Amino acid sequence: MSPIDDSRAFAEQYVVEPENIATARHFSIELGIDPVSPAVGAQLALLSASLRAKTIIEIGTGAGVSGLWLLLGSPQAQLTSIDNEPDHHLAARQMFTEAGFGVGRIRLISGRALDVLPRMNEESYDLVFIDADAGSAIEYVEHGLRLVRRGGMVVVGNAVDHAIGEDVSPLDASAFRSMLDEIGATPGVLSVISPAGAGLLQLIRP
Ligand SMILES: C[S@@+](CC[C@H](N)C(=O)[O-])C[C@H]1O[C@@H](n2cnc3c(N)ncnc32)[C@H](O)[C@@H]1O
Repeated sequence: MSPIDDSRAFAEQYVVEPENIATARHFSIELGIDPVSPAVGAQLALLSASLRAKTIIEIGTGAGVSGLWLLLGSPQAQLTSIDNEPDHHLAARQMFTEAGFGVGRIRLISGRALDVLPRMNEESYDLVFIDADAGSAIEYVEHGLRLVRRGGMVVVGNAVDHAIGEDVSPLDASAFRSMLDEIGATPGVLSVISPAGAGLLQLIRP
């Protein structure tokens, strides 16, 4: 293994995943879902805690692993999570309920994210986390920037994979890299790609 692989493996092993999240991870894998890694989850918790997030949107609920990590960081937050697979939402609902997060705190919206997002209120959220179909990542970032308040954060899972074309076509990868260049060159926008998981892009709306 290279030193980079070693450091990634160490960062993943460093995380002690709470039991309820480990259970959600188990369910995810049974359903064929690829949940965020423990290191990504722990970073999501840290980000939502540092923002003291009260309103969070997640694109790609899965069976609730990333949602539970986000809520671990901000247990007071309301989470709105979108997924187009009803089976995933059934499993996620069970995981959220067992973790003590009832219907009033978790809004699960079933449907294609690109159909749902235009109906959501602008500048109303503290944090938008994107972890769904890679080919729509750019449109999700555009929606994310519209939906977060000033000082709010947009976070994109698997960003390095999107940029190098690991999970998208070469054309989409090139468009994603252009978007990263544009973000990097926009005055006032703070952004970083942490190496957690397959790269976690984090940016703050000025
Ligand atoms: C990688 S999984 C999400 C894992 C989840 N974030 C976690 O860590 O547990 C991607 C999810 O996005 C959903 N998805 C894929 N395409 C979608 C779309 N166009 N609209 C809404 N959800 C979509 C899938 O059903 C799947 O549950």
